[in-house]
Amino acid sequence: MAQNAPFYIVGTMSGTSLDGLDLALVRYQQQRYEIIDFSTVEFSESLHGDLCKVVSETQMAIDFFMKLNTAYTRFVAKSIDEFTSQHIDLISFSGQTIRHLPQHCATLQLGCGGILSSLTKTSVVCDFRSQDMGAGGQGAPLVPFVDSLLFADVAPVALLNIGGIANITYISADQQLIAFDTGPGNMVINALVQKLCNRKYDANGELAAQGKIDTTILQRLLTHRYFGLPIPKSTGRADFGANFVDYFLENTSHMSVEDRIALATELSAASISEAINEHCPKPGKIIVSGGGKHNETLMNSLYNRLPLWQFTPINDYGITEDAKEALAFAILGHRAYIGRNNHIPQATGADRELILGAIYHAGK
Ligand SMILES: Nc1ncnc2c1ncn2[C@@H]1O[C@H](COP(=O)(O)OP(=O)(O)OP(=O)(O)O)[C@@H](O)[C@H]1O
Ligand SMILES: CC(=O)N[C@H]1[C@@H]2OC[C@@H](O2)[C@@H](O)[C@@H]1O[C@H](C)C(=O)O
Repeated sequence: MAQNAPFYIVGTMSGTSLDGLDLALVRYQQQRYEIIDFSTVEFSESLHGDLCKVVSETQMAIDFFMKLNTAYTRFVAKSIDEFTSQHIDLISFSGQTIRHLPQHCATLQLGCGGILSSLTKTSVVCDFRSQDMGAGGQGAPLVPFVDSLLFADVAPVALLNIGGIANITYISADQQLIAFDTGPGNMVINALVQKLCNRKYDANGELAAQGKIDTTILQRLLTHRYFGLPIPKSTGRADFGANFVDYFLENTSHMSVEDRIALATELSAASISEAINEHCPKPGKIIVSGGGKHNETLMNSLYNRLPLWQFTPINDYGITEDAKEALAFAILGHRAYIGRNNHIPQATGADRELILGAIYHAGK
C-alpha cells in the first residue's frame, strides 16, 4: 500500500450502560486520525434483555453464554455492514464487558474477534484488556493512552468520560499522567430510573432537577469502599450494580422518586469532583465526553463543585462527545495492527509497557 494512502478503521464501543453499540469510521492518513462517520446502533430488545441478564446474574448456563457470545458478535458484524459502504481495512473491537474483577486478575468481554473477522472478511483487533491484567494491571482504563496522544499539548488537562462508569485522565503541565475510574457515572441513575420510572435514563437530568439532595445519606454513600482505594483503580457492576442499587433503595425508601434520582446524580458528581480534587493537583482545562455530558443536572453540579477548572467542549478538538471512546478504540487497534505501543502502564498499574490487542488477519 502507498505510504500516504488512507487507511480506514471502524472502532466499536459498547459500554457499561448497555444502551447500544457505538461505531466510528476513522481515517488514518499522514499520521492523523479523523472521524469520518459515527453512529449508535441500539441493541434489539431480545439482545438487550440477554445482555442485562448476563451482566446481573452470578451463575449462568454455559450454553446460554456461548450462544449470546455469537449472537452479540453477529449483531456487531451486521451493524458494521449497515453502517458504511466504505471499504474497511481494520475493525477494532472493544467487546462488551460483562464482568470485571481486577482483584482476581479477571475481566470478561463478550464477542469473538475470530468470528467477527470471518463474518466481515476484515482484519480484527480485539481482547485489549487481558494482557494488561496478566502484567499486574487493572485491564482498564485503556483510553488514557489515546488521551495522551491527542491532548498532551493542552496540559494541564483532565479528560473526563461519563459513561455507565466515569473515568478520568489527568495530564500535568510536565506531562505526568494519572488515570482511573472515579466510580458511577450513569450506572446508578439509570438503574433507578429504569426501576422506578420505567424509562431508560433521566433525559437531560430533568427528574433529578426536581429533587432535593439528602446530604446525610450522600455522605454515607460516599463512604463506599471503592472511593477510598488508592489509584490506579477500575470498577464496574461488581461495585455499583444491583447490590449497590438495592442498598441505595433500602436507605432511601422514605424518599420521593425525584429525591432519589437527585441523590444518585449528586453521588456521581460528588465522587467525580472529590476524585479530581484529591488526585489532579493543578486545575486546567477539563474536557467532558460520554452520555453523562447530556445530563444537565449532573453537569451543573460539576460546574459548581469544580470552579477552578475550565470546562472546554471536546467538539473544539474535532471530536463529538459521544464518539470519543469508539474513536479511541479505533486508534488503539490501529496501533496494535502496525506494531506500535498503545499502552500506558501507569494508567492501569501494569508492570511494563505492552502492545495490547489480539489480531485476526482477514486472509485472502
Ligand atoms: N440526553 C441525555 N440525558 C441524560 N443522560 C443521557 C442522555 N443521553 C445519554 N445519557 C446517558 O448516557 C448513557 C450512555 O453513555 P455512554 O454511551 O457514554 O456510556 P457507555 O459507553 O455505555 O459507558 P462506559 O463508558 O462506562 O463503558 C445513557 O445510558 C444515559 O444514562
Ligand atoms: C473493564 C471495562 O470494560 N471498563 C470500562 C468501563 O467503562 C468506563 C470505565 O469502566 C473504563 O475503565 C473502561 O472503559 C474505557 C473505555 C477504557 O478502558 O478506557
